Amino acid sequence: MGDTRAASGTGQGPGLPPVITCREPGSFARGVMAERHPALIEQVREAFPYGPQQLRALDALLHEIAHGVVEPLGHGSPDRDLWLEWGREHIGRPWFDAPFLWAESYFYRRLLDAVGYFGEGPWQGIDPFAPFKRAELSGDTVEEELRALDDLAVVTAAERASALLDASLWGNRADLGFRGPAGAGEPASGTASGLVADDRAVLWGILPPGARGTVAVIADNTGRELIPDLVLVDHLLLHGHADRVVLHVKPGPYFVSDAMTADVVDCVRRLGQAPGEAGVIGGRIREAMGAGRLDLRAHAFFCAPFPYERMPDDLRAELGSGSLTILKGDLNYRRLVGDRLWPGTTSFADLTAYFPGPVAALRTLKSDVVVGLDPGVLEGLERSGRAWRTSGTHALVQVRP
Ligand SMILES: O=P(O)(O)OC[C@@]1(O)O[C@H](CO)[C@@H](O)[C@@H]1O
Repeated sequence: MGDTRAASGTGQGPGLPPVITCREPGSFARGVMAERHPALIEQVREAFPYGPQQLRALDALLHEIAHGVVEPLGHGSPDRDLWLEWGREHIGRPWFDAPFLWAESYFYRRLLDAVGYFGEGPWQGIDPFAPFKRAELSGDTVEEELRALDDLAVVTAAERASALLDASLWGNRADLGFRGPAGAGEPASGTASGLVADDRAVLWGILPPGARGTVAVIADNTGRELIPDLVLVDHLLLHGHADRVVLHVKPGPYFVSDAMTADVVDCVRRLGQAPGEAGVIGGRIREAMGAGRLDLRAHAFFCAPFPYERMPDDLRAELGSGSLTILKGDLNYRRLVGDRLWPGTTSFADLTAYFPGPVAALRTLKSDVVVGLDPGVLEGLERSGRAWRTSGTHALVQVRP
């Protein structure tokens, strides 16, 4: 294990590549902070008939990001002291100077503060992203994707496993906060399949049929991502790749479309109400939940602004006791390897050696961070001149046994 260990913290360290901030003009991170977040505030503002208090707070947040310094949470916030501690180095300074991971996390926490999600009152517990999630779930694309499951009922278990892994992987592209640049929808270049790394053989080696251990799935987005995740989980249970799956979701709204318990409920219901194979799968998932073979967890750490290297002991023990942890999505990847400008060929195994037990990342590339690439693959991608790191056109399956 090289000195890349302990590298994924938020601080700077000797010999470590820089932590990503929003400071760099033209960078992806800056675009998120300067364009995506303000646009999101506008969308949330439009989606709800908020009162003057919420509208004022949203406008103030908009202004603060562009012109002010990072302010603390309101006095009534239950976790105000916690965030004062976590933001010691960033509160009172420009948003653009903070580490990208911290700033994004805190932005979502502040948005919840602005709309009164945790406050006493009528807006308590109202998910500001629910209208977007609901629209996606009832849309034609989900309908078509559910219908396509009928075709998989007739293929071999191994073919089905691989197709479901792909569906779960590329489902990560459907992120409601993600708006790629023009061209993001074109076929991937640089590699034939769009996969920049593909360790699926290692994954299935850890989880052969009949392996019967516990698999943890750290979920990312709801809707078009969570549905294929649940279908994959059903397959793992049905074919004995696992005899129990723990699905980790967020304890509250986060990064627009991140799944929380209410979203799992909606997705399971959506599956269960569908005709054909999707409905059968939905019924099995419900049964598995009832029998404790599919368990839900919503640990507070999943909304904390830290890399997984800082995960608390209870989570570490839980993940360490299973046969594999599958992490979904871009943010989980950034938290897994550290949100730094790593050279693309840095060893994935070294960076994740701290993780308690075998770990797999299934992620479409939607931010600058990527490691574990073969030098030839990296060279080809760089030569393509495309925004392959951030446009969601490429994906990876990386596994550390
Ligand atoms: O974790 P996900 O859902 O795959 O992706 C989340 C994400 O694409 O959204 C951000 C932009 O808002 C990126 O910085 C981030 O990594």
